[in-house]
Amino acid sequence: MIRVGQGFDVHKFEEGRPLIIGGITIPHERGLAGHSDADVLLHTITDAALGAIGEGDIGRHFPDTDEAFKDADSAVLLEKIWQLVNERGYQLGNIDCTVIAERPKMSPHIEAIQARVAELLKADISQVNVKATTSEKLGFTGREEGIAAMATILLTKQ
Ligand SMILES: Nc1ccn([C@@H]2O[C@H](COP(=O)(O)O)[C@@H](O)[C@H]2O)c(=O)n1
Ligand SMILES: C[C@@]1(CO)OP(=O)(O)OP(=O)(O)OC[C@H]1O
Repeated sequence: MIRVGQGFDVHKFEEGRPLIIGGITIPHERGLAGHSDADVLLHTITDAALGAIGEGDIGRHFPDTDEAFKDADSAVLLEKIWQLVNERGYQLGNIDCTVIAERPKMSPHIEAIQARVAELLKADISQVNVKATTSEKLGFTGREEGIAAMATILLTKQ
Protein backbone atom coordinates (compact mmCIF):
# COMPACT_ATOMS: atom_id res chain seq x y z
CA MET A 1 0.00 0.00 0.00
CA ILE A 2 1.24 3.51 -0.76
CA ARG A 3 -0.11 6.93 0.20
CA VAL A 4 0.99 10.39 -0.93
CA GLY A 5 0.72 13.74 0.84
CA GLN A 6 1.71 17.31 0.13
CA GLY A 7 2.52 20.23 2.41
CA PHE A 8 2.96 23.97 2.07
CA ASP A 9 3.74 26.57 4.75
CA VAL A 10 4.82 30.20 5.02
CA HIS A 11 6.29 32.17 7.94
CA LYS A 12 7.22 35.85 7.92
CA PHE A 13 10.55 37.17 9.16
CA GLU A 14 10.84 38.63 12.65
CA GLU A 15 13.80 40.40 14.23
CA GLY A 16 15.36 38.91 17.34
CA ARG A 17 14.54 35.26 16.67
CA PRO A 18 16.84 32.46 15.47
CA LEU A 19 16.25 31.10 11.97
CA ILE A 20 15.42 27.39 12.25
CA ILE A 21 14.83 25.43 9.04
CA GLY A 22 14.59 21.65 8.94
CA GLY A 23 15.65 21.39 12.57
CA ILE A 24 18.91 23.26 11.93
CA THR A 25 19.71 26.76 13.22
CA ILE A 26 20.95 28.77 10.26
CA PRO A 27 23.06 31.91 10.77
CA HIS A 28 21.00 34.91 9.56
CA GLU A 29 20.22 38.42 10.77
CA ARG A 30 16.64 37.46 11.74
CA GLY A 31 14.41 34.46 12.21
CA LEU A 32 10.80 33.56 11.47
CA ALA A 33 7.69 34.54 13.43
CA GLY A 34 5.36 31.90 14.83
CA HIS A 35 3.62 30.49 17.87
CA SER A 36 6.20 27.67 17.84
CA ASP A 37 9.87 27.88 16.81
CA ALA A 38 8.43 28.63 13.30
CA ASP A 39 10.38 25.90 11.51
CA VAL A 40 8.67 26.36 8.15
CA LEU A 41 10.18 23.21 6.62
CA LEU A 42 9.33 20.85 9.49
CA HIS A 43 5.76 22.26 9.52
CA THR A 44 5.50 21.54 5.80
CA ILE A 45 6.77 17.98 6.29
CA THR A 46 4.34 17.48 9.21
CA ASP A 47 1.45 18.64 7.01
CA ALA A 48 2.54 16.34 4.17
CA ALA A 49 2.66 13.36 6.55
CA LEU A 50 -0.76 14.24 7.98
CA GLY A 51 -2.17 14.61 4.49
CA ALA A 52 -0.84 11.21 3.48
CA ILE A 53 -2.65 9.46 6.35
CA GLY A 54 -5.80 11.58 6.01
CA GLU A 55 -5.39 13.25 9.40
CA GLY A 56 -5.94 16.92 8.56
CA ASP A 57 -3.20 19.42 9.29
CA ILE A 58 -0.72 20.63 11.90
CA GLY A 59 -3.04 23.29 13.32
CA ARG A 60 -5.70 20.66 14.05
CA HIS A 61 -3.24 18.60 16.10
CA PHE A 62 -1.29 21.50 17.66
CA PRO A 63 -3.52 24.63 17.75
CA ASP A 64 -1.72 27.97 17.81
CA THR A 65 -4.22 29.08 20.49
CA ASP A 66 -2.86 26.44 22.91
CA GLU A 67 -0.14 27.72 25.29
CA ALA A 68 1.24 24.17 25.37
CA PHE A 69 2.66 24.75 21.89
CA LYS A 70 4.08 28.24 22.54
CA ASP A 71 7.73 28.19 21.39
CA ALA A 72 7.32 24.46 20.70
CA ASP A 73 10.21 22.57 19.12
CA SER A 74 8.78 21.63 15.71
CA ALA A 75 10.96 18.49 15.69
CA VAL A 76 8.97 17.24 18.70
CA LEU A 77 5.69 17.99 16.90
CA LEU A 78 6.87 16.09 13.81
CA GLU A 79 8.02 13.16 15.95
CA LYS A 80 4.53 12.92 17.49
CA ILE A 81 2.89 12.87 14.06
CA TRP A 82 5.46 10.40 12.75
CA GLN A 83 4.57 8.07 15.63
CA LEU A 84 0.96 8.21 14.40
CA VAL A 85 2.16 7.43 10.85
CA ASN A 86 4.13 4.40 12.15
CA GLU A 87 1.16 3.25 14.28
CA ARG A 88 -0.91 3.15 11.07
CA GLY A 89 1.74 0.82 9.65
CA TYR A 90 3.41 3.31 7.29
CA GLN A 91 7.10 4.13 6.81
CA LEU A 92 8.80 6.68 4.62
CA GLY A 93 9.12 5.83 0.93
CA ASN A 94 10.70 9.15 0.07
CA ILE A 95 10.17 12.86 0.61
CA ASP A 96 11.07 15.77 -1.65
CA CYS A 97 11.01 19.34 -0.29
CA THR A 98 11.59 22.85 -1.62
CA VAL A 99 12.50 25.89 0.49
CA ILE A 100 11.67 29.19 -1.24
CA ALA A 101 13.92 31.93 0.11
CA GLU A 102 15.78 34.83 -1.48
CA ARG A 103 18.22 34.61 1.44
CA PRO A 104 19.94 33.02 3.27
CA LYS A 105 21.77 30.70 0.91
CA MET A 106 20.53 27.25 1.86
CA SER A 107 23.06 25.10 -0.04
CA PRO A 108 25.69 25.02 2.75
CA HIS A 109 23.02 23.63 5.12
CA ILE A 110 21.14 21.20 2.89
CA GLU A 111 23.08 18.09 3.90
CA ALA A 112 22.65 18.75 7.63
CA ILE A 113 18.92 19.38 7.10
CA GLN A 114 18.51 16.17 5.09
CA ALA A 115 20.32 14.20 7.82
CA ARG A 116 18.12 15.70 10.56
CA VAL A 117 14.89 15.07 8.61
CA ALA A 118 15.99 11.47 7.93
CA GLU A 119 16.65 11.03 11.65
CA LEU A 120 13.20 12.39 12.57
CA LEU A 121 11.50 10.17 9.98
CA LYS A 122 13.55 7.10 10.99
CA ALA A 123 14.77 6.79 7.42
CA ASP A 124 17.98 6.78 5.43
CA ILE A 125 19.27 10.11 4.12
CA SER A 126 18.89 8.73 0.57
CA GLN A 127 15.10 8.85 1.09
CA VAL A 128 15.15 12.60 1.82
CA ASN A 129 15.72 15.36 -0.72
CA VAL A 130 15.70 19.05 0.16
CA LYS A 131 16.06 21.75 -2.48
CA ALA A 132 16.09 25.53 -2.37
CA THR A 133 15.13 28.20 -4.82
CA THR A 134 14.80 31.95 -4.83
CA SER A 135 11.71 33.48 -6.41
CA GLU A 136 13.89 35.76 -8.51
CA LYS A 137 13.12 38.73 -6.19
CA LEU A 138 9.39 38.42 -6.98
CA GLY A 139 6.58 38.27 -4.41
CA PHE A 140 6.82 38.08 -0.61
CA THR A 141 9.74 35.67 -0.64
CA GLY A 142 11.53 37.79 -3.24
CA ARG A 143 11.07 40.89 -1.06
CA GLU A 144 12.51 38.89 1.87
CA GLU A 145 9.32 39.29 3.89
CA GLY A 146 9.22 35.58 4.65
CA ILE A 147 10.13 32.04 3.67
CA ALA A 148 7.89 29.37 2.13
CA ALA A 149 8.37 25.61 1.93
CA MET A 150 6.68 22.78 0.02
CA ALA A 151 6.93 19.01 0.37
CA THR A 152 5.64 15.86 -1.30
CA ILE A 153 5.80 12.63 0.69
CA LEU A 154 5.34 8.99 -0.25
CA LEU A 155 4.48 6.53 2.52
CA THR A 156 4.71 2.77 2.12
CA LYS A 157 3.10 -0.10 4.03
CA GLN A 158 4.25 -3.73 3.69
N1 LIG B 1 17.90 30.40 -0.62
C1 LIG B 1 18.49 29.72 -1.61
C2 LIG B 1 18.06 29.80 -2.94
C3 LIG B 1 18.72 29.09 -3.89
N2 LIG B 1 19.77 28.31 -3.57
C4 LIG B 1 20.54 27.57 -4.61
O1 LIG B 1 20.77 28.38 -5.73
C5 LIG B 1 20.28 27.74 -6.91
C6 LIG B 1 19.75 28.75 -7.89
O2 LIG B 1 18.60 29.39 -7.35
P1 LIG B 1 17.54 30.07 -8.35
O3 LIG B 1 16.45 30.60 -7.50
O4 LIG B 1 18.30 31.13 -9.04
O5 LIG B 1 17.06 29.01 -9.28
C7 LIG B 1 19.26 26.74 -6.44
O6 LIG B 1 19.12 25.66 -7.31
C8 LIG B 1 19.87 26.32 -5.11
O7 LIG B 1 20.84 25.33 -5.32
C9 LIG B 1 20.17 28.23 -2.26
O8 LIG B 1 21.14 27.51 -1.92
N3 LIG B 1 19.53 28.94 -1.30
C1 LIG C 1 2.94 24.97 14.99
C2 LIG C 1 1.87 25.89 15.50
C3 LIG C 1 1.59 25.56 16.97
O1 LIG C 1 2.62 26.03 17.81
O2 LIG C 1 2.19 27.26 15.47
P1 LIG C 1 2.98 28.18 14.39
O3 LIG C 1 4.43 28.19 14.76
O4 LIG C 1 2.35 29.53 14.35
O5 LIG C 1 2.92 27.46 12.97
P2 LIG C 1 1.83 27.36 11.81
O6 LIG C 1 2.53 26.81 10.61
O7 LIG C 1 1.15 28.66 11.63
O8 LIG C 1 0.74 26.26 12.26
C4 LIG C 1 0.70 25.32 13.26
C5 LIG C 1 0.56 25.90 14.66
O9 LIG C 1 -0.58 25.47 15.28
